[in-house]
Amino acid sequence: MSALDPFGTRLRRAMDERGPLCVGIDPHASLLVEWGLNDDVAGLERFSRTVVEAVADRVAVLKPQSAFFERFGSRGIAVLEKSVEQARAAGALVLMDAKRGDIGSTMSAYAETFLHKDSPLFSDALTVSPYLGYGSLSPAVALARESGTGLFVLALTSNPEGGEVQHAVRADGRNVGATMLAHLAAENAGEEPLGSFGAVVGATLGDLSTYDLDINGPLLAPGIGAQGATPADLPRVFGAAVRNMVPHVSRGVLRHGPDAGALRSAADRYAEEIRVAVAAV
Ligand SMILES: O=C(O)c1cc(=O)[nH]c(=O)n1[C@@H]1O[C@H](COP(=O)(O)O)[C@@H](O)[C@H]1O
Repeated sequence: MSALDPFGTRLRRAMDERGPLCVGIDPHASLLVEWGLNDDVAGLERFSRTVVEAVADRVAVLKPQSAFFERFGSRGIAVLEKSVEQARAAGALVLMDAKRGDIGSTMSAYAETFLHKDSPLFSDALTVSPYLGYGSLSPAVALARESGTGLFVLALTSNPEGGEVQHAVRADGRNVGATMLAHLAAENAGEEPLGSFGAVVGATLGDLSTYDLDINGPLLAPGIGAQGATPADLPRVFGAAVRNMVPHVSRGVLRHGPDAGALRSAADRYAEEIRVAVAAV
């Protein structure tokens, strides 16, 4: 169905060429106002276009947060479609942050929405929630394999409430988050240079040495900036797995807008701080 190389291969290449930083496109109403824009579709369009034009040619991944576009209904979705197209055209991989998760047959429709090459919202990867059971994601796994796209599965999220579910201990003594990591390691087994099935692992979580983060797939690390984690925290959180980490920042960069040069500089500063922090590992 697709001439695309597998997502893991494309991501490794992009990270090698551009560094691993993922910048978020999160058009919060408050940011629109701070940027001197109206909280309407025109403001949304301007915000999103500015971020894409400022950084899509230099970061490995752009991650639009779908909720902030869905808020405006069909016209917001149209802006999202355009943003995805512009970002991909500028050479960034697009990770659609829609955190979908449903029973298998409905999951299949979500997968078609974001991972089928003929969909208007076709993206390089999608965030998904495994909390209807990891197996419920299998239609998305299958379509991702077919279309050369990837998934990022919520394993150990950056928010403090996540532990209630993710740290729950199962009958076999393993906790739920660790179980998700194990599923992903199995999905990525034997893939080179990197599997296409990633985990979301918050940069805010402190020492994770009790977890096996060696899933042979990417680890999306949100929580840097507005949620309090810093680039200097990353080696302690990720250890040797830092090589496969995709550090993510939204508001920490976006608050520097609307000036495109200031957005670029903020992204470059994060990229450099991350490079220095992980070089020692
Ligand atoms: O999947 C995500 O992207 C995600 C997972 C997670 O555990 N924590 C988390 O903050 N995110 C997303 O990452 C972004 C973080 O934004 P900032 O806190 O502004 O950098 C938001 O779009 C969140 O929805």
